[in-house]
Amino acid sequence: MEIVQFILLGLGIGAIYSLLGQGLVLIYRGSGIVNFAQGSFVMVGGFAYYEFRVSLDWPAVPSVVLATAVGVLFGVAVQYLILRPMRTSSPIERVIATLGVLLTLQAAAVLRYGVSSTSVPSFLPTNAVEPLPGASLGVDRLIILVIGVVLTVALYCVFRFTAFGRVASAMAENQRAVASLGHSPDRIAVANWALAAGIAALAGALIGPITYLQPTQLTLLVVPALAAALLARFVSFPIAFAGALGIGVVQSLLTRYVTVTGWGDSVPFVVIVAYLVLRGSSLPLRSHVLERLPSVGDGRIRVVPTVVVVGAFAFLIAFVVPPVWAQALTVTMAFGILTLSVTVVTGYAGQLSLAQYVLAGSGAFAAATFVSRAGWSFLPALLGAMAAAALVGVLVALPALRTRGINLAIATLGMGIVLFSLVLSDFKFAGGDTGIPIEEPSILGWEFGAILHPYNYGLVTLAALTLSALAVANLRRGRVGRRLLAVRSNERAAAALGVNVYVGKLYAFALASALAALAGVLLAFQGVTVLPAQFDVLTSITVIGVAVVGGIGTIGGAMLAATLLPGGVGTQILHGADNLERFLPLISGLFLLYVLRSGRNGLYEMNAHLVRRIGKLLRVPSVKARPPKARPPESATVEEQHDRPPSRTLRVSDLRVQFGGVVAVDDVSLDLVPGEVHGLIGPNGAGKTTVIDALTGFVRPTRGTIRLDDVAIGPWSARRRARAGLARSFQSLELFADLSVRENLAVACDDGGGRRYLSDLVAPGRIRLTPPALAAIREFRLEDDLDRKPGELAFGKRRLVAIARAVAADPRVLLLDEPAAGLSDDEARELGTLIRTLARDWDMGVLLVEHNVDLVLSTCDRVTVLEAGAVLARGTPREVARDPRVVSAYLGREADEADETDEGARV
Ligand SMILES: Nc1ncnc2c1ncn2[C@@H]1O[C@H](COP(=O)(O)OP(=O)(O)OP(=O)(O)O)[C@@H](O)[C@H]1O
Repeated sequence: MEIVQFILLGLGIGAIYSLLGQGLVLIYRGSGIVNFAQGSFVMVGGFAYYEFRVSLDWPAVPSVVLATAVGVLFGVAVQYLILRPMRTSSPIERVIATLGVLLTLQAAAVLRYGVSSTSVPSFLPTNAVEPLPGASLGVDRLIILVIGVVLTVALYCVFRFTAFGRVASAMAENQRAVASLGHSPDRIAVANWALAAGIAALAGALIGPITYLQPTQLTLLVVPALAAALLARFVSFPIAFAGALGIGVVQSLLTRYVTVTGWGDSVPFVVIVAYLVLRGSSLPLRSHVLERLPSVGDGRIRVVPTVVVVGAFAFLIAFVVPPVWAQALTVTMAFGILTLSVTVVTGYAGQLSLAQYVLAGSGAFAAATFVSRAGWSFLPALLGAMAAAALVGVLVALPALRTRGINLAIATLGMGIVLFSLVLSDFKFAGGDTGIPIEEPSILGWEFGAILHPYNYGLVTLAALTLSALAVANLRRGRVGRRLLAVRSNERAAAALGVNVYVGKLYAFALASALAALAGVLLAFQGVTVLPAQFDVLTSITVIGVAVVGGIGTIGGAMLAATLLPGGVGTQILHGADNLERFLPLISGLFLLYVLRSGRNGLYEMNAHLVRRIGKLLRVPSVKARPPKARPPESATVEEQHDRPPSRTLRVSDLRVQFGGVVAVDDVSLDLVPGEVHGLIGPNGAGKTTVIDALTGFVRPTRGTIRLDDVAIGPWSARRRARAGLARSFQSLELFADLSVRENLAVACDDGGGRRYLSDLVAPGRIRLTPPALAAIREFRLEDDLDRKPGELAFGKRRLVAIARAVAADPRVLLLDEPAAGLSDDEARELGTLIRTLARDWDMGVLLVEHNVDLVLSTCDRVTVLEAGAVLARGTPREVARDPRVVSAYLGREADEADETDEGARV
């Protein structure tokens, strides 16, 4: 019977989660946003109830109603004041805005109610019922469970059977379409936010008496609710409800039957990670929406200003500032290393990690263990801790291999919680409330313990920060940085150029974790013991928040962000201003909302002109590293410049690709022979792009063989095929927007050498374009555009860059997907000549997918015509143009016109 008792208890907990989970689904369905602040709305409801019921001593029922109304008001305010102005921001920025709301409300609640628990009298009956003999359940929990059931049924019915529900559901998919049908997306979003926040606030009023009111605990209630909503893919109310109950029950059973602490809290995330890994895909689908990403710095190191600033800080710390300021500067500098870790993983690699501070904590505990229990000296312990944290970082990164964007943010939050609950809360490893005592650190006999030698400790931290910042700047300028930015910008295009997307992501997490560990060690070793509670999950969220405030893609932004973290310079300044330091978290939260609402890239970039002006006033000479030069040799030809490996033939037979019930490609066979251009034409939806996707490893064929010379490459990944000489262009270009044209080409020709992952941190070197890239630059006349970003070029030029990038990879076989779309007739003709040159002079097999029939007929040696996935006709352009089936199905009058031109148009 005991097990039934714990299942019932679990249902009670799960019912609470379900109220939040339904709110998350509601908001997602109504506005396409995953609201991390849903637990904060519970907190608002709980404390509002407390104010009415306890502070004002009002009766229970009006207090609950008013608390719910307060929740509704908050929901409306958040949607109207924060998210509505961010309509055009990327989904990830809007999610960060909800994190901003979470941080702001959390900070305000701590200011008003402190961090200890506040109790409120219950208004629900607290006696227990015994639904089964020997197993009881509190009536209050039973009522919450019933409310959960009623709510689920009601929401399901509203969204399934009413016009409002149908329109609201369409919102998450396509707000513009909803608007074009005469509905107001704003009003629908506000209604959903109001309802979801109202439900959460009601939940707060209901559960306050059961769980007590404690800001952090209520805020983090969102975590299991996110797990439940994720299981429901943020769309199904019944699945979210069942998932929430399931998580509650499993947690309850684990708490009873597993003696190791932390398993209960970890379960939701084990569920999340397993689900994401199973459901995710290793590369995003073609339909994956690319987001506007925060801009990144150029990583140039201005030598003189760097030396002046570091020297000035060293002087200040060693000779000028009093100990409390030395300590504050030290904290900020250590946090600077932590925010630099965010620059690497989120700024450069584009992976939103909500676990950075917990990773810092794991590093601190590893170092403390090495020092105190294994007797290591400081430096080996520090390096060992960084290596250990890098390994943990790789584990945290595992979900990132198969998921991205918001789901990844949820997964990393989960991994942070698992790490905190299972590792940092483990008494044996982390010492519980007393933590691990540590000794004064020293290097080669030179002591720099923060208590006896605060100035020495400050100088060590300054050195660590300087080295970290230089390494991160070097990373940005080197090949690995380009690979990371390519992955962040477009995983499909990166893989098509042979970039190892997996390794890139794992590396970014590993490096960021090692940096986080360095920060964690420097923060923790300031005291005499390392305490687990120091490294909590909420501060991990704060770290991302302030990193966005500073500017997530720049080193200056990371430095500015660090001043806002607790105990550092920001705290010290506010302390001097009438003891206002307790307002720092609130100020940071408000700053975050301001920065996001303004749509800018953080305070550093917003004030970059000030930095420049100060530089000018001080007349600091700026030694700018000149942009790397890579002038193409005037007279070089491909043959003169390098020995090309032998040409290769791609043979495709009986290729079939199916998406569920849709047969996109049906028994297609074709050969791509060196020196020949093979055209692939057909009406929209005929399966042309799917053929390219299948040949390049982006979709798995259901049947058929693909051979490169004699090797069957069917099981190969997209990257391996690219490395073997298969290059492609994309219909929508998919250039790396943050990289210059030169860097776009460099990604294609950078070698895959693994040692670069370490050497780039020290010596990134200059961009060295390979002979094919240089020849492509000359061939496509891109000399004057090399230092421009793709967004600065005219459309036709961008198309050429996309093809040049594929050519720069020195392919044996080139697959071009609608390269002439949007080009003028003259440009298209020029392109045709170029394509023939590539086939003839570079001895490549080229597949040309095009709608421009003139171009195909005048450029290709052979043509295959597809209709509804199957081959309708094949042959020379002349044969195809005369084929009656092709003429009637596809070419129509165009064939006659083409027939007249095809003789002369070929080179
Ligand atoms: N990931 C996918 N899931 C389901 N169906 C898909 C997927 N990708 C493509 N399809 C379907 O496969 C068919 C072929 O699509 P494909 O994009 O290859 O055609 P296409 O000839 O390149 O068209 P267009 O000329 O418009 O680019 C279409 O019916 C399309 O809807």
